[in-house]
Amino acid sequence: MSELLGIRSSIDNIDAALIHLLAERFKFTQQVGRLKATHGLPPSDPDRERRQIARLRNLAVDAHLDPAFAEKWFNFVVDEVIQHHVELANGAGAPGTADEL
Ligand SMILES: O=C(O)C(=O)C[C@]1(C(=O)O)C=C[C@@H](O)C=C1
Repeated sequence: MSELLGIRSSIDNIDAALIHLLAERFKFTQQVGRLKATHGLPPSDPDRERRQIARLRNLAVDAHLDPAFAEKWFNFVVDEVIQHHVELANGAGAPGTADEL
């Protein structure tokens, strides 16, 4: 089944790209978390989340991706980000980062 192997190889590349993109995203959200902690801002920003969800749902429709899945993915990631923000505000490093070492 060389066709299956070829397709899986492309899936492997896409999964690797997604991990790198997520790592980059978390680097930036850590910067946001540090700024929020320094300035005493709340960890979550529901207005920003609402705007981003609307934007991502539109992008998903254009890309023929289920918009409900796009929203679920975003909420999953943002829940983790908010957890990191809370830990930074409490003076702890975020889990799984160099801060923890
Ligand atoms: O933009 C912010 O204020 C963030 O903290 C980042 C982020 C996100 O990961 O997109 C996370 C939490 C907020 O509720 C909104 C957005």
